[in-house]
Amino acid sequence: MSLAVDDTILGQATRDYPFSKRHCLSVSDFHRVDIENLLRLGEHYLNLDVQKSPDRSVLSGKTLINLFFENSTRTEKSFELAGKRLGADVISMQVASSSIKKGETLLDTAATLNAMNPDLLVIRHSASGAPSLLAQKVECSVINAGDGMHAHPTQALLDALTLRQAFPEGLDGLRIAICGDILHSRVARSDVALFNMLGAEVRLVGPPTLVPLDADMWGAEVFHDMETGLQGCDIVMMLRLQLERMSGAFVPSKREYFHYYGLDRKKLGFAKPNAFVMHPGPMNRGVEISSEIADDPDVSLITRQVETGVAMRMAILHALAEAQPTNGEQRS
Ligand SMILES: N[C@@H](CC(=O)O)C(=O)O
Ligand SMILES: NC(=O)OP(=O)(O)O
Repeated sequence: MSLAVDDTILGQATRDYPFSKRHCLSVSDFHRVDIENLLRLGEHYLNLDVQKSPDRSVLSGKTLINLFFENSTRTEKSFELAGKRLGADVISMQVASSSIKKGETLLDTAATLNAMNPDLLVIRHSASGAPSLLAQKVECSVINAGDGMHAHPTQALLDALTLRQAFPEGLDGLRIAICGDILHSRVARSDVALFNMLGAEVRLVGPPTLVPLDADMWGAEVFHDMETGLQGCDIVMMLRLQLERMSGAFVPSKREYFHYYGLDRKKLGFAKPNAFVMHPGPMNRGVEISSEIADDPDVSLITRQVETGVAMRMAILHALAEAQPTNGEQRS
C-alpha cells in the first residue's frame, strides 16, 4: 500500500518511492526522500481542518500504545490526539501506576504489551537506545518519543515542518542557531542531523560546559557567545537547561546564565532583522528565554511548533502504518 492521501504531488511522490521504514527511531535511519515524503504528508494534515474533518479510516482497527517513562506534555498528548484523529484505539500507559513500579523490567513490560498486539508503540525513556532495544523485541512499529540525550526524531520532523511553513522555499541555505544546553539535548542532536540533511547551515551556541567536546563533528559550527553565534541567523532555537540530566553545577546561577545566554530583545538583535525564534518546550522563562520574546507573535514560532506537532505525528503514524518494509525490514 502506498500513502494514498491524494492523487496530486504527494500521491505521485509516494507511488514513486513508497515509505518502507518499519520504525521511527532516529532521523539518520531515513533517506532524504523518506523525510520529504513525511514532510509532505505532514503538510497535508496541517492543511486539513483535522478537528472538523479527520480521516478516521487511516488507522481504523489499529492500536497505538503510548509508553512514557519520562514526563511529557506536548509529545504524549499530540501522539494521543494524532492517533485518535486517524481512528486508532489509543492507550496511554501511566508508568507511575503500572507494574513497572512492582519491579517489572522494560523488556518484560514490552513483551506484555506485545502480547496485546498493538500496531504502534510510542516510547520515551531516560536511557539512550531503549526504543531501539524495544524495536528488536516487539512485532509492532516503534516510535522514539525521546531517549536520554540521544534522539527525538519526531521533534526534529515537526521543527522542519514548522520551518517549511515559515520559509516555503525550503531550509536550503537557512542559517539556524541552536542555543543553550546542547550537551543534554536530544532535540539538538536530532535537529542538527535533520537540518543538515535539508541543506541548512547549523550553529551550536552555548557555554563550554554545555556544549559537548565533539559537537563540531556533528555538522555544526560551535560558538560560545551569543553575539557572534547569532550573526546572520534566520532562526534562533533556544533550549532548556535540562537539569534532570545534570549531575553537579553546569552554570554558576540561572540569573548569570540568562545574562549571557538567555534570549532577550537585545540578543535577538544580533540575528537577522526578521529572524524567527523557536523552542521545543517546555520553556523556563527568565532562564533561557524572556517572556517578551516567547510571547511576541511576530517572532515566536513556539505555539506553531506545537500545532505542527499534531499534524506531523499524524503523518508519522500514517506512514508507519502503511509502510511497505523492504528486505531486512520485514514486518512480522
Ligand atoms: N521536550 C524536549 C525538550 C526538553 O525537555 O527540554 C525533550 O523531551 O527533549
Ligand atoms: N518538546 C517536547 O518533547 O515536549 P514534551 O517534553 O512536553 O513532550
